[in-house]
Amino acid sequence: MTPRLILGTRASPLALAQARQTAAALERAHGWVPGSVALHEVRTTGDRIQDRPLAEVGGKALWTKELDQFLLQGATHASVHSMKDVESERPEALAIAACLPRADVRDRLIGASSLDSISAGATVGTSSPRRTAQLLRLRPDLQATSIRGNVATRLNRVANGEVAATFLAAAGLDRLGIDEGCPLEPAEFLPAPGQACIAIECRSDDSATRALLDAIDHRPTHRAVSAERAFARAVGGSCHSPVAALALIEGDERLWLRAELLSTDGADRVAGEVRASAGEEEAAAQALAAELLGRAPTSIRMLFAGA
Ligand SMILES: NCc1[nH]cc(CCC(=O)O)c1CC(=O)O
Repeated sequence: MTPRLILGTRASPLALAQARQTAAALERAHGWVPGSVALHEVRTTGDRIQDRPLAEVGGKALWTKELDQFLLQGATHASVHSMKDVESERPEALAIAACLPRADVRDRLIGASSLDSISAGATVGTSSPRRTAQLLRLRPDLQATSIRGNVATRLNRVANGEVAATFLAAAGLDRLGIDEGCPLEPAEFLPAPGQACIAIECRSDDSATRALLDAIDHRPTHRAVSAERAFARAVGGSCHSPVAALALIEGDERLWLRAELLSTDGADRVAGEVRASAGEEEAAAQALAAELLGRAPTSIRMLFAGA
């Protein structure tokens, strides 16, 4: 059967689960028989480099570059991404055409029932500057050590005692059917911009694919993550910059954006929030970014470029 649509995806178990979910949503929305949407597995730089923290590897687009190449060459119609892993600045030639309904936005703590109950001085595995800073802010006695690898690998590192605990996104665990860990509420542990959102990107000039993807776009999710990404763009961080942002659409359709910036060691933190009506989200996100950078100490401001 000639596929109606070819989706580019990374080949990790989580990426494949997300790509299958996207394919099924498209087949359902368009009344296509199962199998009409094909997957094209792509190995990215981020997948290839497993022995170093990615913040150290540097460079942008570690999870997207190779997927973008297939897309721009016309080998695929669209790429399926974890929105969290997509840089906030994207090439003009590409457009985020759809977001699937957002899953559980929280991080889960694996290996302990709460942050307070981790043994004093213990080592927690995470390679995320955000999670490291948020952890050390609340528990400065702990050690953070970098761990890489897919979800199963990270769970194993806790199970075999290499680290006392780690963090994983609830969304990823749920998509893999893994019922582990204790959720951390956003008020205490604000997630990454775009967390728990599956984003589908295509060529900006491919109006046929854009129309097909529009049918599965979940507008409230798209609106929320766009605001989070506008904030991330405006603060101008890199992969070293501890930044968290979460937007929710409230009952009155207004958007509520919370965000925080931290110093690397979590000793300093600036946090704030803003509400915005439809059409005002981007300006509100930029204003919040300017406000937080304006009152951030040097330890934070030096990690961001948007001041
Ligand atoms: N950085 C890897 C990554 N990218 C997206 C998810 C989880 C799924 C999501 O947030 O949509 C994960 C794993 C994790 O942080 O636990």
